[in-house]
Amino acid sequence: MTKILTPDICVIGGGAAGLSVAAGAAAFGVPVVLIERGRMGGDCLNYGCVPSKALIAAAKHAEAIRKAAEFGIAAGEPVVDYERLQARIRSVVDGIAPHDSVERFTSLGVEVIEATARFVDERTVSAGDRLIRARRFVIATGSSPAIPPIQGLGEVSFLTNETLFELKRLPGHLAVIGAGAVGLEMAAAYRRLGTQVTVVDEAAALSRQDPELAAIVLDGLRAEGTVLHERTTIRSVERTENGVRLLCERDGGPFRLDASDLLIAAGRAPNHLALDLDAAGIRHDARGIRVGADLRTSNRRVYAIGDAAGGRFTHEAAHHARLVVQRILFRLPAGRRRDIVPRVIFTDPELAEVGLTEQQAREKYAAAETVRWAYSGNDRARTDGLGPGLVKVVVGRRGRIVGAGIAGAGAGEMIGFWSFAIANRLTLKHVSGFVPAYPTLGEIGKQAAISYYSPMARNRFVRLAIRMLRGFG
Ligand SMILES: Cc1cc2nc3c(=O)[nH]c(=O)nc-3n(C[C@H](O)[C@H](O)[C@H](O)COP(=O)(O)OP(=O)(O)OC[C@H]3O[C@@H](n4cnc5c(N)ncnc54)[C@H](O)[C@@H]3O)c2cc1C
Ligand SMILES: NC(=O)c1ccc[n+]([C@@H]2O[C@H](COP(=O)([O-])OP(=O)(O)OC[C@H]3O[C@@H](n4cnc5c(N)ncnc54)[C@H](O)[C@@H]3O)[C@@H](O)[C@H]2O)c1
Repeated sequence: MTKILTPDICVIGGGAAGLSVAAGAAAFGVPVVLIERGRMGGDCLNYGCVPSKALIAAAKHAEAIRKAAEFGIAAGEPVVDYERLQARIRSVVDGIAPHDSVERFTSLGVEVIEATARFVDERTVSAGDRLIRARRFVIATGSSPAIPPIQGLGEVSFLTNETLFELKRLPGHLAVIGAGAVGLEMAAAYRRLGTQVTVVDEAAALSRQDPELAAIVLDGLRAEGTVLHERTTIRSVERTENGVRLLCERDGGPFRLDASDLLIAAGRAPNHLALDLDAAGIRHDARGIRVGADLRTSNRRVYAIGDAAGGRFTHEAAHHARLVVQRILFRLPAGRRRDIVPRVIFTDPELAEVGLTEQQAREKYAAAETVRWAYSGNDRARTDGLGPGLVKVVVGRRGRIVGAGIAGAGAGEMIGFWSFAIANRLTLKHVSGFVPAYPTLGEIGKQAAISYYSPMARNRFVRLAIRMLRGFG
């Protein structure tokens, strides 16, 4: 018999976004029902951030062994035990899984339903043998790998982020479709593990990122042997005896690419088709569910957050979740802020950005300026042999920080500082006055900030003022 539940909040999707809402609301004693059709933890834990970063960590060790001789440590070519490497990735995921589990959420007071949810009408959701009539609904159904319409793709076997981490052997030659975040992170990691890697993109690689910073990352990947075919159309794909063949075209010239394995990393498609959104009057399109700045959908009882609402990152999902909890529980005004959400690609060198890029700032503010400082001017980058890197800080009027971008080691760790600066409307004056420890990469940001004020040291009025002040003894 169908059971009817009437919680305050019904969350659909137990990934980063949905779990954050459920845990946040339950902490205040609010009745919450959470519906998840697959694995608790969603993409980030099971098929995304966590396994990919564990793979990247393994690859980093392989590269460190290769580079050890530069530091006077004798070592040879690393030997990859792929089975153990995969076992470690699984154990990292398993180690985090209890935090996202049905058991933990049940202990927090959340009623978890393991089923597929769909709207029945404007205020009712069906899941398994339950009907849920909640005061508010939060859709957090995430996204899945988008499969491009390439001829022949249906006839070959290919990997996506959902299957890559189950691969039982190290690929001999991995072809990757898509030079975005997933494609380049995985390309770089497999290359370091000894796989031959070729990436094909119909556009420029990292086309959304600042070109000057992207060039540093792409040069680094090429230097390690990843082959990149940019602005290349894949006409068709076919199976071969040893794997797969891509028939490509660039500048009107056709070429063939033979590989043992194929990874599709061509963007994401939101998961909202199973929800029957029309039954609830919720507007949506191919890019996802349409929401306002307050993350509310066209149905006033329903919010959409995370990848389902155009988000791209786990921390962005958490940011959405916090706003929605504030809105539903305390009726506080909520407005998502894209300008403070860092965008990091964990290649090596890493690429991290927040706020406006140099070009976006120029289009927006007549007074936009960019200050930059290279890693080569930083002592820690030299002691640690960190290779090329660059910090760029974009400022508006009176030195107000409106964006920052970093290409180089530790970029992902350092970008949080600039997100904080933008969130708190700080200027370069604030940054030039803070004291980073020596020797750390954090000094690079301070140096960039000081360089903004260095023309002042040559200003004749400033020099005159110094001479006058000297007169006071
Ligand atoms: C390979 C890879 C690496 C990544 N690395 C990073 C990274 O390093 N840092 C970062 O910030 N981001 C990273 N991301 C992005 C990040 O994974 C996503 O932004 C994040 O997972 C979005 O969380 P979400 O809760 O919106 O969606 P999801 O994690 O996709 O969760 C949605 C959940 O909803 C469930 N669901 C869907 N439909 C229904 C339904 N009808 N009924 C019930 N349940 C349903 C799904 O089963 C799923 O569990 C990466 C992504 C990929 C693919
Ligand atoms: N470190 C992180 O935070 C991280 C890591 C991985 C993924 N993610 C997120 O996951 C999402 C998915 O990443 P992604 O790399 O799949 O998407 P993406 O949008 O970053 O890149 C997709 C790339 O595929 C290319 N492409 C699309 N169709 C193609 C075709 N037919 N032929 C050739 N190239 C084609 C596009 O031009 C683009 O460069 C993103 O939102 C990303 O932000 C984040």
